[in-house]
Amino acid sequence: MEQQKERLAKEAVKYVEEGMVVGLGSGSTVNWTLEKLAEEISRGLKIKGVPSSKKTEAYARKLGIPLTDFSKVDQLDVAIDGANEVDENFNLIKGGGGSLFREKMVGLASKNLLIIIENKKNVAQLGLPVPVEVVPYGWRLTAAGIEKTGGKVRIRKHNDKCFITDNGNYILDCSFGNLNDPYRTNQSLKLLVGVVETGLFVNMASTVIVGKGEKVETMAK
Ligand SMILES: O=C[C@H](O)[C@H](O)[C@H](O)COP(=O)(O)O
Repeated sequence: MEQQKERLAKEAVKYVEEGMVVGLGSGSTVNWTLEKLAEEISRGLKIKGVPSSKKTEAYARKLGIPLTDFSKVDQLDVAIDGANEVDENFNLIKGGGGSLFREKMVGLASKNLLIIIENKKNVAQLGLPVPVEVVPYGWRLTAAGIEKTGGKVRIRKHNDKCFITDNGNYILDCSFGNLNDPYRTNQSLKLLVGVVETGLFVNMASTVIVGKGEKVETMAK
């Protein structure tokens, strides 16, 4: 599995060119990309990274990847990120690591959102629980609102305590079963007071690289 992630990372860094501002996603697959990027940087590649989580920021700094302040750039050239599930229309479920809000911002700001996944995450229809970042204040009311839209809600825990995102919020993992219309599910969640952002990335990814055994397959919109 790690070898496959490494292969995906090697393929992903081919999209990074001299002078680019690069969105750095989060998660174990992206960590491999950070390592490959650091290798290219040590060979002379000049880029600036915008991290999508505190973990990614710390790892990128450790590897010596130059970073820039998100507020200082208008647009990113490419963002490389992982996902928990990707459907055949390139809709994504993200947020398994709780970084969905910053990942969505970074993805939105990028000309090309490039997703790297193992084949098992490549599905016909999204169906995993959707991570939803909510403000802690009044979260039970927000959860009740989500249940009214048909979701079964579980608050995410870490070491018996509520998991806290980089933005100081909670994550509610919301099961809806198979999503026939991810756009509508996302829209109805976004209307609820207390919802900061959802892990449904609809119509955002432009390139998906899938690891299949010893090969990688690239699909582009
Ligand atoms: O919040 C976490 C992110 O959305 C990750 O990109 C996603 O969970 C995939 O992570 P991994 O590459 O570790 O499976």
